[in-house]
Formats: sequence, C-alpha cells, structure tokens
Amino acid sequence: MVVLQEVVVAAVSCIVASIILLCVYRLRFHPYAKYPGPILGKLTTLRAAYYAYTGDMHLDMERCHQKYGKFVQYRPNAILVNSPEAYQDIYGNMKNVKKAHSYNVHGTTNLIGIQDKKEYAKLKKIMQQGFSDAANREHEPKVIREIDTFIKMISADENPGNSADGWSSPNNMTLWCNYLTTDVVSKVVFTTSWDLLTSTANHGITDTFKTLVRLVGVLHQWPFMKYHEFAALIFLPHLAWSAPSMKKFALSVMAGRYALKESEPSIKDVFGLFTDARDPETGELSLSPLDVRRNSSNFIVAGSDTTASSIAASFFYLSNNPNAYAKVAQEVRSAFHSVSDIRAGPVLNSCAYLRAAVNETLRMAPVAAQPLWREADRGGCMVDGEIIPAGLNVGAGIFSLHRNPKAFPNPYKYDIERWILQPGKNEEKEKERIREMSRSFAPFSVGPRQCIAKNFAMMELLLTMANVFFQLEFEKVGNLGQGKKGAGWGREREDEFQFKSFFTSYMEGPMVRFKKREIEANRL
Ligand code: HEM
Repeated sequence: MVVLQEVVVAAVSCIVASIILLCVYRLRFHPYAKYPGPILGKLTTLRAAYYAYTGDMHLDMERCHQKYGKFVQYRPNAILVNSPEAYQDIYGNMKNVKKAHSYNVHGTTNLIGIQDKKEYAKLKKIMQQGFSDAANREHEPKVIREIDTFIKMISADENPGNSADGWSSPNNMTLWCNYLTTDVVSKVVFTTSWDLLTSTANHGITDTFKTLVRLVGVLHQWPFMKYHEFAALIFLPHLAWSAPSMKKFALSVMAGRYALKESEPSIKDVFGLFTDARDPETGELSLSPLDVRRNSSNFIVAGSDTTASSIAASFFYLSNNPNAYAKVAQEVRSAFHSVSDIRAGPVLNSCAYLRAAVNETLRMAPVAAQPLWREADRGGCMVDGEIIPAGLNVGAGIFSLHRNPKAFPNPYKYDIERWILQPGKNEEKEKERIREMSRSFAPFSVGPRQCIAKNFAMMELLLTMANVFFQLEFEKVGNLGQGKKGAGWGREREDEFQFKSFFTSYMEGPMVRFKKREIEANRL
C-alpha cells in the first residue's frame, strides 16, 4: 500500500515538475518569449482554441494588438504581426514559409490543406483551370440563372407578409445569401445542386457548413494535430457530427451529378475537369476518385459561406448607409438599359461605386478573420524586420489589417468614398492614395495561397448586387446582426455588422425587405 502511495506521489511530482519546467521554458527561454502577449496564450494554445470556439478570435486578436503592439505572442509557437509589411512578408510571393501543420485538418490531399510546395503546385495547376478567366466566362450563365431565382424569391409577391405598397416581408439575408451561393457553387462544380433557393428539403446543409467551419476553426488551434479527429469526437461531439453530415450531403449531390451525366453526356463542369485531368507525362489520371470528391466538396464549402457572408454584409452596410445606397443605385440604374445587359465585362467594371461598396464591405467584414497560420521553412524567414526561426508559426489577421488607422483613416466607418478618386484633387496623388491603401487590403489573402476563385467570387458578388439594385429597392427591418451596447468588447458599435470568426465568418441577418422597381424585367 505504502509502495503504491509512493509511486503515485512520484508520478504526480514528475508530472507537476514537467509542467512547471515547460511553463518556465515557454515564459523565459522559448524563441518567442521575448514578444509580449497574454500569459495564458504563451503557456497554452487552448486559449486560442477557446476564442476560435466562441467566434470572438478576430476581436481578441485586435484587442491583443491594441494592448501589446504590432508583435503579439498569441500561442506558445505562434506570433501575430499587424502591419502591411508583415502581411506581404508572410503571405506574399516567394516567401520562405509554408502552410502551418494545422492545415492537416483539411486533409493532406485537399488543395487548401497541402503543405508541400511541389505537391501543391501540381494540384493547383489542375484546379486553377476550374476558375480561370475562360472558365469563369462559362460559369457566368449558371451564376446569372441562380441570381434570377434569388431575386424572384426574396421579392416574391405571393409572400404572405407582403404589404399593399409592394414591399416583401422581411428576409433573413444570411440565410438567403447562403442558399444563393451554395446553389451557385454546386451548379458550377457539379451541374446540379440541392436547390436551396426553391426547396426547403435540404436547408439543413447551411447548419452543417456552419458547424463544420466552426469545428475546423477550433482544430486549427488544437494542440495535438495527430489526434484531431479523436479529440473532436471526445471534446466537441456537438460539432463533430458536421463532418459525416457534410460527406452525406456531398455524396448526394455527386449521385445526382452522375445520374445527370448518364442522360446528358455533354455536360461540362468543374467536377468533370478534375475527374478527367491527366498527367501530361504519363497520361494517367491525375487524381483518384476520392481526391476528386474531397476537393470538389471543399470547393462547395469554400465557395458558399464566404461569398454568402460578403453579400449579406453588403445588404447590411448598404441599407444602413443611405448615401452609399443612393450612389450605387444611381450608377447601376444608369449603366445598364435592361436586366439582360447585366453581364461581367467593361460596363460592370466601370461601376466604380458598386465596386467601392463591395470593397468596403470586404474590408469591414472579411470572411477569413482567423489567423491563417504559416510555418517558417528551413532557414527561417524575416517578417517586418524580425527573424522567424524554422518550424515556428507566424500569422497576421485580416480583420486587424483592415482596421489599421494608418492605412484606413477612420477605420470603423463604412465609407465607400475612400475607394473613389476624389474630384478636385490631384489625380496622380489620388491614385497613389488608393494604391497605398490597397496594400493593406487582403480579403482574399495575397500571394501563392490566395483564394483560387477570387475573380469568380468578385464576379458573383458584383453581378448579384448589380441585379438587385437594377431590379429592386431594399431597406433594413430591425437590428438583427448589428452591434449593441453591452454586447462585449468590439461588439458595441451599432453601425457595424457583427460576425463570428470561425474558420470562415458567420453572421446573423440583416432582415431586409424588397420592392420591385418598374422596369422591363425579362431577360432577352
Ligand atoms: C468573397 C468570397 C471569398 C473570399 C473572401 C475568400 C477568401 C479566401 C482566403 C482569404 C483564402 C486563403 C485561405 C488560407 O490561406 O488558408 C481562400 C482560399 C481558398 N478559396 Fe476562397 N474566398 C472566397 C470565395 C471562394 C470561392 C467562391 C471559392 C470556390 C468556388 C473559393 C475557394 C478557395 C480555395 C479552394 C482556397 C484554397 C486555396 C489554396 O490553399 O491555395 N473561395 N479564400
């Protein structure tokens, strides 16, 4: 009995001593110990996991920068750096960094999760064809068809809440934008979709996506990546269900796509492009069926809530800012003569206020607001004048970057004019001002691992908002989604759209009602 007691005491002492030694090492001798940061963050990565879980990580990072400065030790092995220079040093081209080990959570053969640069280059060569300029031109009619349905649904006359003056009943735009973008991206990738805009049968998928990106966000901060699936089941069962649920939804849409291909062998889509891709040297298929499935499903997740949140945020900010609304409305309504004119191209590109409104929305509500961790490669790297030793993580938050008052004066204000050349001022200086500001603007990230479908996403955003402005009037109803007094640090500004920073962001609302404008609304 005494022997057992001694063994237990010795074991406990060893554990306590190891923990104390680890704490001393992390606080005093770790290469990152010299940077300021929250004590708990220096000791354990679970602090970051907690903020990823609550969805307040973007605010916590911003608060840390305000308290500790540009460099913050946010986790034992990871620092955050907040400056435009640091952003380019970490994410720009030809940098000696790779994606952090935590990206394994996406799967090691999934484009977004690949660490190895050679393997990544091989896969990217195939996948970027799916969203090249030529491919986007082919996708455009599919996008427009879904936007047509979206507009019909949000402004539906048969809506029982419609008032006599033609306004629809209020729509929760986070939900409707998710239905739109999920239908768009699944049509583009698989030719078929769950028809979320017109049927409620699969509306559960939005909850699956939301839970999945929350789970992935937490696991990105999890201490032991090797056992992340097991850890998720034990510690986060209320989130872990989303992975098998996502697989089920993906398989159902793929089954629909196979059936369609039987009856219409000529269909062309991104899934087909991935399936048929061949290695130019061997002539063998480049991707296994499993990798095609995983990557295609990943495109659905990556391409739905991101664009949905950006469109929902556009509705929030434009309905909250009458001057911006009026300028975009006037511009769009005079640029196009009919609905069928609204296409990607020079006229859409000439809508400076529309683009300014979208840019300003992406600045205020960036959808990738968690730190996108990178790992210094062999030999280390330099970030804003500091040496990052090999193997350690470094990151910069897009949310903090977009609120840097040096780059964006009055950063909490939604101000589309900041993106417009101001009349009466020196044009060259104005262009330089906007160029300089754009160095701190990175909603799609920058460099080799920036969003692969950035141009597609911008096309979808601009086409959606141009069509809405051309065909409808809209106004906000109530306060859903906005900041309010007592809501906690960073959540009190009433004119700011609030979101949860999971791996991608999640919002609620705004509630918006619509009224049809009197125009010729038939596509030619
Ligand atoms: C407004 C909409 C969007 C925003 C703001 C956005 C933003 C981003 C950001 C910041 C990244 C970098 C992530 C990282 O470093 O871990 C990224 C990567 C990615 N995005 Fe997007 N995205 C959007 C829409 C889309 C769409 C529509 C698709 C697909 C149809 C897509 C597919 C991807 C993929 C596959 C990656 C991984 C690329 C890689 O690792 O090389 N995104 N996106």
